[in-house]
Amino acid sequence: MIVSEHAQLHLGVFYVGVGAQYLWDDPSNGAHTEIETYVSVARTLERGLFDAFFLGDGQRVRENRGRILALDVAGRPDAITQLSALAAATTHIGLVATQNTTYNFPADLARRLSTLDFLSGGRAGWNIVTTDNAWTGANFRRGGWLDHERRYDRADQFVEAASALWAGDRAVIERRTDLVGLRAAATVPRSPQGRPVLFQAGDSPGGRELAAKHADVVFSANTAYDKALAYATDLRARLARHGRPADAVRILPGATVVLGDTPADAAERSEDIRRRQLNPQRAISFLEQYWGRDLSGYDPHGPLPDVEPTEEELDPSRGTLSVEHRTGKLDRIRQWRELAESKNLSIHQLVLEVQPREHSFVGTPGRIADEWARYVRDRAVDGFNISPHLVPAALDDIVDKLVPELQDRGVYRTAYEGTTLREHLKLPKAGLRR
Ligand SMILES: Cc1cc2nc3c(=O)[nH]c(=O)nc-3n(C[C@H](O)[C@H](O)[C@H](O)COP(=O)(O)O)c2cc1C
Repeated sequence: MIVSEHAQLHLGVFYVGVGAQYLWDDPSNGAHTEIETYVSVARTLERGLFDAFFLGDGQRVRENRGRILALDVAGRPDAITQLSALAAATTHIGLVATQNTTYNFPADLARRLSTLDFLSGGRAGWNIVTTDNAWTGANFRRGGWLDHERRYDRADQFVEAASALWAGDRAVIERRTDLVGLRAAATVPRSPQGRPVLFQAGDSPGGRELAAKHADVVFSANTAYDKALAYATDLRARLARHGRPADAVRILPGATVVLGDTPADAAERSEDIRRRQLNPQRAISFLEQYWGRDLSGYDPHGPLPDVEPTEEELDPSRGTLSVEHRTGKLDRIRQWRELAESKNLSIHQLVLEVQPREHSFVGTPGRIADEWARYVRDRAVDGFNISPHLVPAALDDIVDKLVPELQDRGVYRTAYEGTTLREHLKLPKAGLRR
C-alpha cells in the first residue's frame, strides 16, 4: 500500500435538496428553495475552508405510480442558477453543479458552465451524471430514450463535444457521432479555468470508465474504508489504461457525519437522527418503491403488506431505486418477509433494520479526524463529500469541531492558498483537448 504522510483532505458538501437524509420536520432546517439557506451554507463552508459546495440535480420530481413520491416533495431548483447567485455572495468556495448528459445539449451546457466560471472567477465545477432513470426524459419528449449503457455512450460523446468547445477558442467544432451531432462555436470566450472542473458520479463499470477518461474528481459511492481502497485501486488501474497519471483524479466519497462529545453520545445521536429520518410515513414510502403499489392503507406499526408487488411496476427504468436494488427485488421482498416473520417485525421496524442508512462516520471529532487521516494517508480517498442532515446546524458542528482536529493532524489546510476550484483541489492545469 502507498502511504503518503503529506496527503491533504479536500472537503465538499453535497446538498441534494430532496431525499430521506434531511430532517425536514426540524424547524432549524433551512428551506431548500430560499437563497438565504444557500448563502448561509456556502458561507459556513468558506469559514471551514471547504473546497466545494455541490448541488444535485433532478429535472423531474420523482414519482411512484403517478404520484409525487413523499420523499421528494418539492423537487430541486436549477443548480446552475442557484450557484450563479452564490457566486456573488462568496469568494472562495468551489461551485459544483450536477447536470446530466442524457437530457441536456453540449453547446448549451458548455455555455452555461462557462458563464458560471466567469461569474465566480474560476470556481465552477460540473458533476457529470447520466441520471438514474429513464422517465425524466418524458419532460423532454424523450421518456425511456436510452438504456443505462447507452446513456454512458452519450455521456462520453457529450463530454468530448463540450471539451472541444471549451478548447476551441470559438473555432467551429463539428461532431457527428451516433448520439451527438453538432456544428457550433463557443459563444463566450475562454473562462478563467479554461473549463469547469469535471466531477463524475455513478459507480457502474460505465461510470468508472467515464471517470477514468474525463474526470478531475469522482464523487464516489464507496465510503467504507475497504470499499474506498478497492475503488481507488480500480480507478487508478483504469486511469493507467487511459494514459493518465494515478493522481490525476481526486476521489471524494459521499459521507454522513454525526459528532458527539463522547462515543456513546455520538452513537445515541446517530440512532436518534436515523429514527427521525426513517419515520413511519417514510417506511411506507420506502416499501411502496419496491411494491409499486399504494400502501398508504397499511399500518406502519403492523405486519408487512399481504399483497405481492405488481409486475408492471417492476420495470427497472421507472423507479427511484439504484440498479443494485432494482434487480432481484422480488427475492429481496421474499427475504424481508422471512425476516419480519422470524423476528416479528412491523413495517417500520423492518425498514429500520434493512434500510442501509447508517451514518458513515459517528464519533467524537478527534476519533473521526484520526479515521480520516488514515483514509487519506493510505490514499483510499482524497477527501469527502458530506451530506448534512440539518442545514446549516450540522455543518456548523463540522466546521467548528471537526475541522480544527483535522488541522491539528496536518491533513487539512489552515487557509485557502488559491482562488480557483482547480487550485483548491491541487489539480494540474486543465488539459484542453479539441
Ligand atoms: C454519489 C452520487 C450522486 C448522484 N447525484 C445525482 C444527481 O444529483 N442527479 C442525477 O440525476 N443523478 C445523480 N446520480 C446518479 C447518476 O446519474 C447515475 O445515473 C446513477 O448512479 C446510475 O449510474 P451507475 O449505474 O453508473 O451508478 C448520482 C450518483 C451518485 C453515485
